Amino acid sequence: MLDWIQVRVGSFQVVALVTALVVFKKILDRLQDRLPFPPGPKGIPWVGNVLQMPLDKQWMKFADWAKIYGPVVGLKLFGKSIILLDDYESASDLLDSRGAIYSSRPDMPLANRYGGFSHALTTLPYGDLFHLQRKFMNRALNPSAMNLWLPMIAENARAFALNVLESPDKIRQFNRMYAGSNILMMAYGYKVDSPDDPWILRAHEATQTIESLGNIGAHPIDIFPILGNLPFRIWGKDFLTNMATMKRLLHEMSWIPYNTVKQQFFTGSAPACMVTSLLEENAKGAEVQNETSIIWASMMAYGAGADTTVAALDTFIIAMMLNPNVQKKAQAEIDNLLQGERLPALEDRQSLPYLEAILKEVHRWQPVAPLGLPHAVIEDDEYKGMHIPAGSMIIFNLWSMLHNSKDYPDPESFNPDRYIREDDGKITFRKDVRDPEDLAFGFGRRLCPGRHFASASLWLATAMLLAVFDISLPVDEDGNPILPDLDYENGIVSHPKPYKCVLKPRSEHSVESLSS
Ligand code: HEM
Repeated sequence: MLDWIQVRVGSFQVVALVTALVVFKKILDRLQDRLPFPPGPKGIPWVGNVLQMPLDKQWMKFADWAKIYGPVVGLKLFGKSIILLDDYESASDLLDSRGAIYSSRPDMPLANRYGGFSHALTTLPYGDLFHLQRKFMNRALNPSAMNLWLPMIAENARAFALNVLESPDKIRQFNRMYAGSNILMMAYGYKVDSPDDPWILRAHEATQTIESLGNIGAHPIDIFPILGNLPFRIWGKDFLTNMATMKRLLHEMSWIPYNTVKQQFFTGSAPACMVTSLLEENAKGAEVQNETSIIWASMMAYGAGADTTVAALDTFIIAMMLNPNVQKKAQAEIDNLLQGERLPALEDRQSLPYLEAILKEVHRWQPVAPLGLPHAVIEDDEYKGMHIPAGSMIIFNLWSMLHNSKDYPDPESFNPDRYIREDDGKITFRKDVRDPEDLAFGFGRRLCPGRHFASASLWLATAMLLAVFDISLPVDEDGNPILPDLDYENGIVSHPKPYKCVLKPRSEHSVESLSS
């Protein structure tokens, strides 16, 4: 009897507890529902902010909105939520600290379902495939794995400077060749001998085709996926052609290099590279496990890594033309260390802090990816009294974070000195100025896996250029300097418009060291 009563009381308690929990959860949900969506420009019913979305230099408009509504701005596009993060604090709070729920990517049906991107790491949602490809990337690009690639990058930097010496007016092509050679060698052991290499040209064409499709994620098909069922010709002939070209190029970029290495692997002649080591781990007899992920992880190293490095190096050259004093100070630092006896090597990096400050300023002054890549949040969340709905697209405005005058006074000027203190000629880095490299490569679990590779490639090329050349502005027939256009192109990766520059060897000795 007593037992029965105890069971009854026990069950009653369990039922009461469960009921209380359900009610509590409902109250919490209600409260969360009642939390306001982040403030933002008032849209129109159903359509939301569609008509206010800027088509050009979105980062500028987003920064203007943040000045009005605060660092976390909410937008709606036909009911879809977009959250703009305008300061480092909110980006780091959400994307770093709450990375477990803020590390997905928005669904982009146009690129993923119809454009051939479905296995690309850059667009993969948070999940098993994402983890697998990140693991593949990190294995090839982590700081200690970098030791494998550094001699090759150093050799390519020297070849880059030699090419520029012979044809200085082709520096932009050689820049593309340099960035591409480094990554193709790392990923596939493929050696590039000319700026017209078919692998380089194909990748360049693919990038341009992708950019020509406009803001990825903002096409009507991305907003109403059902529209993808309509015949594609309704979007125009150019769209049709670009989509077909993009799909073809992506397929070629991923399969041709991979198949070349795979064949070499099975005949015992594969070069040491990312794909070879992934094949070593994943080949079981003639079968290759996780083959699609191997193909896409290696391809995305090129897809995401080449164009970004090119843009940063172009910005460096432009900054040096426009700021001769900065250039002279960096050259003096190099000359002081090397005494004209040899060319710079990566071992010198610690000893050249001013060059380091220049690279920080390159990342800040004209950020390569002004809006990074959008993340997506997979659960409802609450931040500083605001409700962030599950599925929201999260855009972090790197341009704005790197151009705010509180952190970086006079943000439009190129000023590496902002990061350093100088005492008796000894340079130390200021701890009170945020390092742009902490932002420029993104956040949390989607942080750029190629950042160490990019950093080494940029350092070696810039040190080499400064050691060997004086970089200056070209002049017109009347002797007036021809200034580069600082109105950068629109795009996920923002490039400067075509520019001209003059590169003159600084001394016979540096030219000799380059050729020897
Ligand atoms: C100056 C050079 C570079 C810059 C400024 C840069 C910047 C970025 C940024 C902002 C992101 C987005 C991060 C996020 O979503 O939070 C990203 C992602 C990525 N980057 Fe880089 N990157 C550079 C070079 C490279 C290189 C050299 C590689 C490869 C060798 C690379 C591979 C990738 C990949 C695969 C992703 C996608 C990661 C993911 O979705 O999980 N990047 N990068």
